[in-house]
Amino acid sequence: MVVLSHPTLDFNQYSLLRSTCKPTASFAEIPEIDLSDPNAKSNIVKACEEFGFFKLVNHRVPIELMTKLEDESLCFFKLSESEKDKARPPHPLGYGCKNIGSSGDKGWIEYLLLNANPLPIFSQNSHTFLCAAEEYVTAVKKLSSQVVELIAEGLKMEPRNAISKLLNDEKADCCFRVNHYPPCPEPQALGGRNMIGFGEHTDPQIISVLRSNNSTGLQICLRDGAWVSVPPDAGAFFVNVGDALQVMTNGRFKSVKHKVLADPNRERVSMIYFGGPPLSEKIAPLPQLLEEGEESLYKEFTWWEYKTAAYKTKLADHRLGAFEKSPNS
Ligand SMILES: C=C1C[C@]23C[C@@]1(O)CC[C@H]2[C@@]12CC[C@H](O)[C@@](C)(C(=O)O1)[C@H]2[C@@H]3C(=O)O
Ligand SMILES: O=C(O)CCC(=O)C(=O)O
Ligand SMILES: [Fe+2]
Repeated sequence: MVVLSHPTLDFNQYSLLRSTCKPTASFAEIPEIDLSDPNAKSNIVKACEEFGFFKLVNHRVPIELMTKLEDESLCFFKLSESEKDKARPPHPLGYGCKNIGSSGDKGWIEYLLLNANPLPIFSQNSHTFLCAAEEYVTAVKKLSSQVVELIAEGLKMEPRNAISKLLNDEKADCCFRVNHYPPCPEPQALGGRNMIGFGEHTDPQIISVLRSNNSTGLQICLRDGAWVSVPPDAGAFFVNVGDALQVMTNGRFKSVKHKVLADPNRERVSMIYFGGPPLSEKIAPLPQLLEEGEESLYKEFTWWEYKTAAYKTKLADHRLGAFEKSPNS
């Protein structure tokens, strides 16, 4: 097991529950979508409108693909720091530990953040990890495409590949992340509260598809500002609406604020596929979705412009704020 050097940690560094949302955890039901249900498309649209988040079951991605990559990831994270550092190519892609992004965010986490289109090659030793990641990413990419096609159908949009074609473009800017949260042993030092593993944020892309082992920690923020714990389910996927999809639906879907609290007793492993469009793509409300006379709530921008701006922000910042039109403009 990798021990993050906790005796030297300054807990105050870790954006301790610096939450703009109410700190209460409530127990609202997380919407569950059964992909084999004929009503899946309208259920997905409802979940994206109400939560910007849902759990996906009966997705047909074999559990073996997930557990294989989980095992390979744990083998990687068990390597010495110097071995893991070899997978630390230029920022922001590669191995990272405790530092998230480049604006000073910290978390009780180590991770691999990789380009997913295509996956990179970083060393001979990582061969089995990359084979497992390749198989997994191929399956999850297909699933993401299926999900956004159901969204298009549920929104009665033509053509049904209006969103999926962006994710399937050969220049699609998609990334893949494996997060490892070792058990965090000192919650008493925080007055009984858990350490932040990954601080609150929204994902900038169109859609994120997450799978974790059976450890708790993920929380989402509801529209009323209450935080809800998401019960883990290692056989399911969890889907997040990202900022770009919020814009493409002119705010009908909201990107979901979420965070991860480290567990005092169990390690958490999560793998997330972030589906983004090509860098040159204009991010704007889809014309098919605008009602007559309805105007875009957002200024015009490309994914490159948004991503560049987003990567200069801190995790908890409201990144879309700078791209919203002011009420009178
Ligand atoms: C603090 C940051 C980390 C992040 C880039 C950012 O400046 C703001 C967005 C963050 C985020 C959240 C979702 C994904 O995990 C991620 C890879 C992304 O695209 O945006 C991370 C970025 C990161 O870890 O570099
Ligand atoms: O690790 C998790 O469960 C979520 C992480 C996350 O939100 C992210 O990597 O963007
Ligand atoms: Fe996220």
